Amino acid sequence: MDNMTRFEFLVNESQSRASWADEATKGRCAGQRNSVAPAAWPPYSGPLMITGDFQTLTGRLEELTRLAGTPGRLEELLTRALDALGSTIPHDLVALLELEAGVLQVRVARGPLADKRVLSHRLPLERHPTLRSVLETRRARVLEEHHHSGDEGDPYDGVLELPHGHSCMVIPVFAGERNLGVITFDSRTCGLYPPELVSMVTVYGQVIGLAMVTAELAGALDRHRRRLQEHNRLLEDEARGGEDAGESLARSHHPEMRRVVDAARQVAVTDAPVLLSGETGTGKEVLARALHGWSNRRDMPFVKVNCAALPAGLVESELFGHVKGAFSGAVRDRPGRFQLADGGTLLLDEVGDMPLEIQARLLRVLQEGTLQPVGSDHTMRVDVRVIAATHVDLEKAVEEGTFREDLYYRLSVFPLRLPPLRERREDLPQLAAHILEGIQRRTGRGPWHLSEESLRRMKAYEWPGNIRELVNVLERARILARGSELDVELPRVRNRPRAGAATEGSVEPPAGDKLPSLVENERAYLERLLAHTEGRVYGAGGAAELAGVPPTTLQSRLARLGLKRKAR
Ligand SMILES: Nc1ncnc2c1ncn2[C@@H]1O[C@H](COP(=O)(O)OP(=O)(O)OP(=O)(O)O)[C@@H](O)[C@H]1O
Repeated sequence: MDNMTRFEFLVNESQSRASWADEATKGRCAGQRNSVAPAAWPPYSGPLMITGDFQTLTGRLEELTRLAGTPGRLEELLTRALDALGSTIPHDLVALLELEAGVLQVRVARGPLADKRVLSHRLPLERHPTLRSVLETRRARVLEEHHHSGDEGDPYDGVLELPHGHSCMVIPVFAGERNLGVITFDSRTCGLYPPELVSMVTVYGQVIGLAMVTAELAGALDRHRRRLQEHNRLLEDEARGGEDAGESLARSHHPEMRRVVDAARQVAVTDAPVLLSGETGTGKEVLARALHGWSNRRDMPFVKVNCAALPAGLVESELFGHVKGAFSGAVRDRPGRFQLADGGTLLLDEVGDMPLEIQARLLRVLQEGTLQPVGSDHTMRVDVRVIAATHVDLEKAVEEGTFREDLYYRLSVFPLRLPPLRERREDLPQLAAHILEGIQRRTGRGPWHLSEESLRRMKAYEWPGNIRELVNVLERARILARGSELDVELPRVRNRPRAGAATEGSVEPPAGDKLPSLVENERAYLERLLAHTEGRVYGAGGAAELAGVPPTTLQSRLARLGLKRKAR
């Protein structure tokens, strides 16, 4: 080995700071004459002389750099980093303290003095100005006895009894602008860390800082990747759900449903607008997706917009897009749903809730096939097949003046009405089996089947929330199931009145012989529902779940009827 590259830090009596020790109270540093280390300390076997060669130090640095570039668990990485450092620099304790909100907290500790108390040690920077200055100056330094003797004390006071004059070195850990923490080296031997070594180890702190940032970024990337994977899985499920539901639509045993599906298949291959009507949860969106899948546009986008859930001021921009600067907050050009659906299909869900002035613009787009993004002087051509869906009676809305007649005729070129589930009970077994297969695919659990008793109860039930309610009921049953047989529970409050009889949860006609209107019925049902859930709309057992509609739909209906949910 080349002698020029060797170094040697000899720790002898003249260099030692043993004279600082208060022999009467604390004992001296180990390795010195008359050492009186407490009996609890492990036997000390560290060298009094640090010898080595720069090749070894460079090797350590290379090892740390390699670690810094290897994403892995931070704890493991820091442990390996401290071991690599500790194998070069003698110590009784080497610890990495991470800085968080002004407090240094021991994250990893190695060496004979590293015990549980050390691992839970915390040091508020405001009480340790010396440590703070190490971070501020970003230079490693030796802490000498006068640093410990004032109010500040030794960093490990209270958890370790280190002798006066022991060796203590602090290395700042940082990366870029960020101060991440410190590494402390402590040894009960005096004068172990000479200035030459201290100036060399600063760079180790930097490399460990980089390792910490790399691990943090890798962790964030990993979380992001998992979120994306999850999102992808949901999208795939949703897409597959469309195809599968298309299949399940085709398997219906109900004559009216079969007629609807046959007609839908025929119209799918044209570009004619289709108007889907039916109670909430009857599968209008599912049929719209199936229509898209059966059409020649199947490889182009299917885009959905829920007209009831759009904030009033944003409907226009959501549908037709906007240009940069069109309004405050429009920081760049943004395409609307029409542009996103170009070449494909656009589902205008809850079209009956669209504001009148937007209806006029929509009509123009449908007639001319061109649109103008908000704030733009230019018109652009789009090729979009429109499917509209509604659970309200649009003809009545036209009569009441809330829906434009010309738009109604434009949209209802090909109307299809989906029957409610209570009118197609013969489809319950195949629908339930199809939904359960979907849940099995999504969760990797199952298979499940329905008990005889469950099927009997389901066939007797009124299903006010239609297929959405069926999905919720099955989801709940499979969560509670102990084996493969499902026992469904159906809420009593939801049953509809049979002719001439008011059941629990039904809405009784007002006094006199006049029957309540649909709106009166809806209002009474919603008031009762909110009273039942104490105003809670969201979550398990909330009004939206009980009604079998999405919370946003319920919110918009409550707003339309001027009903307020109670503050929680
Ligand atoms: N034929 C079917 N097979 C399996 N699941 C279905 C079927 N039809 C509907 N569903 C499921 O029922 C739920 C409601 O369906 P969808 O959203 O299409 O109803 P909707 O009539 O559009 O409701 P809303 O009027 O509230 O928008 C969804 O979870 C859907 O996957």
